Amino acid sequence: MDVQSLAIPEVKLITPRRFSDDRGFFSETYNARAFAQAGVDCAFVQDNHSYSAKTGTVRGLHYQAPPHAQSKLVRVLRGSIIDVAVDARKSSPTYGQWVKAELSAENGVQIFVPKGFLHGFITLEPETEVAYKVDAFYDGPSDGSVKWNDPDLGIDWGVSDKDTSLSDKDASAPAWAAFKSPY
Ligand SMILES: Cc1cn([C@H]2C[C@H](O)[C@@H](COP(=O)(O)OP(=O)(O)O[C@H]3O[C@H](C)C(=O)[C@H](O)[C@H]3O)O2)c(=O)[nH]c1=O
Repeated sequence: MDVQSLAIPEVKLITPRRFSDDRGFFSETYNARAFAQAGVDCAFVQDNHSYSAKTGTVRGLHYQAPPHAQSKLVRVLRGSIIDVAVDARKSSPTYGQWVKAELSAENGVQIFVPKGFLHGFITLEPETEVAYKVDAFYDGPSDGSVKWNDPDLGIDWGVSDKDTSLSDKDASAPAWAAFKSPY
């Protein structure tokens, strides 16, 4: 299993080993002991799965406020995404900074996004399916969002923000300047 820390080191990329043969491959996509040794030591309580029909579908930037803050372990089952994490921890030296990674069914790369980060992705292909584990249950009232293409954050999504599909919630998400981090 390969583990890399991104420029904000608490955000990690984990690529589990694939055992390939003439049938295809087998991979342990999550193993509590191996992931804990890699620094991902969470008691995950919920699995999520989202399907996005179109290229350019944006989901995010989202967070859940404490005490419902979530760490997330994200992977792509079909298609590909650019996945982004934004440091929203007020005391962090990297507050307001972001990291990104391309996750795909082909590369098998997973991203670990700890509590205290905004999370979002944009799909690079139609019919993209994303599965992720979270270590706190969904709590709608503590769910919040920040504008995905906010100019102050200046996230380089690597794709044009034309022809994107967003939920109404994301299309009207507040600006970073108006965001009061709960972390
Ligand atoms: C997240 C979630 C949502 N829901 C319900 C609430 C809504 O009625 C419906 C769609 O939710 P939403 O539009 O928030 O789904 P996404 O836009 O994919 O949100 C997710 O996108 C980004 C990438 C994230 O990191 C979060 O996990 C999550 O916010 O599912 C649930 O019942 N349980 C849940 O855990």
